[in-house]
Amino acid sequence: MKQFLNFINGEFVATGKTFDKRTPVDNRVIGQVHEAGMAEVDAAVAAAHAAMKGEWGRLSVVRRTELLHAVADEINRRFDEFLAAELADTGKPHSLASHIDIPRGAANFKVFADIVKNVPTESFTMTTPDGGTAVSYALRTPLGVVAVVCPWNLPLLLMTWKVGPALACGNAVIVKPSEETPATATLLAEVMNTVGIPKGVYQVLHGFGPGSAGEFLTRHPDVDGITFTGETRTGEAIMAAAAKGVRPVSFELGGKNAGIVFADADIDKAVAGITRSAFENCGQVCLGTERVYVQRPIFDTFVQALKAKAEALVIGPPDQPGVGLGPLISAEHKRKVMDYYALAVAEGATVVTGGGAPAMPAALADGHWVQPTIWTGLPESARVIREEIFGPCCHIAPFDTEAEAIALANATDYGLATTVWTQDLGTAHRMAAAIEVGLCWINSWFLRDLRTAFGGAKASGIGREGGVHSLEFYTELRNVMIKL
Ligand SMILES: NC(=O)C1=CN([C@@H]2O[C@H](COP(=O)(O)OP(=O)(O)OC[C@H]3O[C@@H](n4cnc5c(N)ncnc54)[C@H](O)[C@@H]3O)[C@@H](O)[C@H]2O)C=CC1
Ligand SMILES: O=C(O)/C=C/C=C(\O)C(=O)O
Repeated sequence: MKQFLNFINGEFVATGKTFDKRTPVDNRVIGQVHEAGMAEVDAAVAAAHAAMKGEWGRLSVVRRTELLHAVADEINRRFDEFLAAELADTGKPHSLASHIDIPRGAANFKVFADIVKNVPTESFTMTTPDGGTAVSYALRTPLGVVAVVCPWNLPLLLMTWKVGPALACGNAVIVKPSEETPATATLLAEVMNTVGIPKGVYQVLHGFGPGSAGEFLTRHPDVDGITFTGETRTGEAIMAAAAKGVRPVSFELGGKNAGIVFADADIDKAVAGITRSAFENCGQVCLGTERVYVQRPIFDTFVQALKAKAEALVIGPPDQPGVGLGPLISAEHKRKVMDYYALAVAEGATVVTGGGAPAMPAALADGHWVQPTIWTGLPESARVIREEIFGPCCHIAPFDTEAEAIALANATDYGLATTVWTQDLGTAHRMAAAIEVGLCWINSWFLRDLRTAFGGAKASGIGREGGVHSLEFYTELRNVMIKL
């Protein structure tokens, strides 16, 4: 049986306490995960500080960024192993993980290495009160030991999205992968040793949140900052932990994102786009669209077209040809999504398609499969429209005017992303300015340029990462003033 060990100070470390890792495809146990306790957290934090004071802290930016390029190259060299590990942990389609998760996992190291090497800091010259001159400039120093707490939906991609810039800026990281997806963070530890990243710079602690590695790590007084992607309520708990010692946090949290389709949109492109934004990764993407608003003249046509797309999705395991929809991550998450499917009916929804679990072959019957689901007819007050479900489902409602679409999109506590479909440039610009989100896609969805700011407004997050914005969190900015 595969053993997922912690990685502390350059060594793989077993603990006396393990839990099962099951694959979502058929619920078989595929590994034992070694849960880190307080002793392992203490050891990792001490090793991280030692690394910062040692060789890693003294490394030139050039050498540090060369090492990060080597990490990316080594991930690419072991691409098939990373892919197999991610597929076993998540059950997502091969086509998705091979095009998005693993390539982005590698790219996150190269992009931020290059950004750190090339971004200047500010400098000013001024006249002093005595008529002399002073020059000031900014220095960026690492934040220190950074806890990286990760979710299970895009495990390698979202973890390296934080580890890449954190290491590029000279920090040491301690990663707490989701208990559901321990594999790729552990595999990355092998890569770190192979390319010669000094011990203590990248460490992995497995376990759960409350009462386990997640809580112990984020409460640890010697952790200098915490970066987290996951549920908004977990963000609240981590923020409370970080308050002690006034430690900075960077959060990318949940969403209840609106997709808006105007009557002038290219309907085929809009339907294809919303098919992706509602159902990709079995709806387990925080950027996904669970509320769709369609302008009334094309409402019926759009609903029928999206229904046809949903029903054409092939549900199955990662390596099945043509598969478009994998399982949900866990039995617990399937229960949550199925509860929402039942709630939608109780709240009075019309089920356009789906609403249940598909019949699967006997070998897959214990997997966490659900049908892609579309509802219409709910009032905006329905819980299914207000709460993040994180499954392959959406509600579609009609709207008449641009002002109404804006009001509907903004009537949520969340503010992560939106996708707007229109061929009118004026409409596109006005919507982009009016919708309260961190990310606004026009005639596209999940189209990413890693140099741009990424994050959520309102209850969807704190701060932005991406490009130079990552440097704002992963470094301290020091101003140096020199009187000449
Ligand atoms: N990106 C997103 O927006 C994501 C949203 N979700 C949503 O969250 C729901 C719950 O999924 P979970 O995996 O349980 O998400 P979660 O937010 O509870 O867990 C994410 C990470 O935080 C850790 N964690 C949990 N509680 C913690 C605490 N008190 N202190 C420190 N670390 C803690 C977990 O062990 C995991 O590594 C899902 O059903 C889904 O709706 C889940 C994953 C990603
Ligand atoms: O960084 C990206 O490109 C993707 C981010 C997606 C999430 O944060 C998510 O689904 O949780």
